[in-house]
Amino acid sequence: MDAATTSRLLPLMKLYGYDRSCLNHNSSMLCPRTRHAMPICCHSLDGQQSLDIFSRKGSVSSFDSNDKKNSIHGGLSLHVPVQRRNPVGKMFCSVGVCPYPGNAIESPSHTSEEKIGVLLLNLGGPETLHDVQPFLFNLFADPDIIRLPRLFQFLQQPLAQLISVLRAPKSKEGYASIGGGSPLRKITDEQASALKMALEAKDVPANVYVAMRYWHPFTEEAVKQIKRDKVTRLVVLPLYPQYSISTTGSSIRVLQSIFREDAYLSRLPVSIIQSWYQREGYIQSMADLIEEELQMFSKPQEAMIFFSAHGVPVSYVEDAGDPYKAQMEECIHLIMQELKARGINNNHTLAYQSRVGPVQWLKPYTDEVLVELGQKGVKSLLAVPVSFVSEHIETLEEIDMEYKHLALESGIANWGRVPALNCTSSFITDLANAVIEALPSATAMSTSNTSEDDDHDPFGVEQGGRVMDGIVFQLKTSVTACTKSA
Ligand SMILES: C=CC1=C(C)c2cc3[nH]c(cc4nc(cc5[nH]c(cc1n2)c(C)c5CCC(=O)O)C(CCC(=O)O)=C4C)c(C)c3C=C
Ligand SMILES: [Fe+2]
Repeated sequence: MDAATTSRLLPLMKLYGYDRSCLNHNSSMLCPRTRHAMPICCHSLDGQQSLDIFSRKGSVSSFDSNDKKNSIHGGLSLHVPVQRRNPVGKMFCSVGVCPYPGNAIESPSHTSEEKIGVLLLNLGGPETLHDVQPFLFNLFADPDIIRLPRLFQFLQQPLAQLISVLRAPKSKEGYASIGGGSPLRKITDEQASALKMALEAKDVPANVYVAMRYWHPFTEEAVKQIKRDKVTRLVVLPLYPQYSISTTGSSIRVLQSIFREDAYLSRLPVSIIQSWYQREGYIQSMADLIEEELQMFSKPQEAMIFFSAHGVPVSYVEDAGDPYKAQMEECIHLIMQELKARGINNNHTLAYQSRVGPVQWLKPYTDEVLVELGQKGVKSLLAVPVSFVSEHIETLEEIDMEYKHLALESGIANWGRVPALNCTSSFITDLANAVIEALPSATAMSTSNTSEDDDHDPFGVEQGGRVMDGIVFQLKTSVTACTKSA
């Protein structure tokens, strides 16, 4: 890196907690944990390079939402995604490996007034059996869950009413068997508190908010609180490691529509972390849980590691380009590589669970594979839920009860299940690192003082491009699943 470039970057680096010692002369950063020299860049979905923070042409003021010249169009280099696989999970390093001093978060327009917010996105679940049918209505009324052709969209709500009423008895039975409601709100609140503490421990004081898509606290409630608290910089962190149109995509679409309508929110600098399954901290935390749970078997090396991911309809992947399947497969690959590096060479497989309705879902289906494995003589199996980071109905009821029963019936004698990450401290620490790494890329939806002028959109979704939202996000959004943790 030449002297001119370095001097242009220094104010920016200082602002985000770097000093010269973070750079070596190859424009790389020395990662303290891994001792690898890493390129300084952030990556989005699938390891696609979305933003090289040090290739910004702007300086500190590029984060100033009132400065049009330095908005994303002028100040950031956005790349058409290039597949940059991260086969060992150790090849990328992000801007967040150096400490981020909270009191240093200043910009010319926000000196020492910076109030950081982190918004956790999650699905939500019914808290009582009484909530089940209205929760299901909200879920099926989501055009990212039941995707109707434009011509038939007027049927969305009546259809949601019908399906929710028909589905409610089965769902209620499931929720009744796990104590009468979903544990999701409680666990997500605990994760929010733990994340707040982890950020504080890294000198990044922040408020952490929870926005559920289909039940309380709804996105609107969280956003109201963010406004009340006068947050000046926001990181949006979906609690789904992998991106799907039906989960992260849906939540971000709602958020975007709320922000669009609001003058304050549309000028709030926002970073969206779209997926983070490649992060080393996450991969290691998953590997830790698997390693620990394998020890419960009398012959640990003989247990099949059975990854079970929540499914999506095949059309999401094949017609709408949902990256979910590809990300899931890469995620499993990374976890298995980490296990191999620890000397764990068990057989493994991936299957998809929780299908609903008559359409084709991603295959192979978990229930079918369990039966086949039993027939093939597999005697020990460790189930690993992998698409979600909290215990919920699909771990507690579907895996622990239905699938366990099926597996035992099919001849699999020894059954184990890896717990969800919940508040595992290495995992929460890694989320805190992800937040810190994302802070510098916060940009506002509108760069003008009038809310009508939204010439830049950090949410990156084209108006009217609903079905392809997930894809448009990938191409346009500047934020980032950074793959390295401090
Ligand atoms: C990555 C996680 C999830 C994906 C992908 C997903 C897609 C998806 N889900 C449905 C239908 C239902 N999901 C339900 C509950 C539910 N789903 C997830 C996660 C993903 N869903 C969670 C975390 C929960 C909440 C669990 C809780 O504890 O409350 C339900 C309700 C439960 C039930 O009746 O089975 C339904 C229905 C579809 C149609 C879909 C993709 C299009
Ligand atoms: Fe679901």
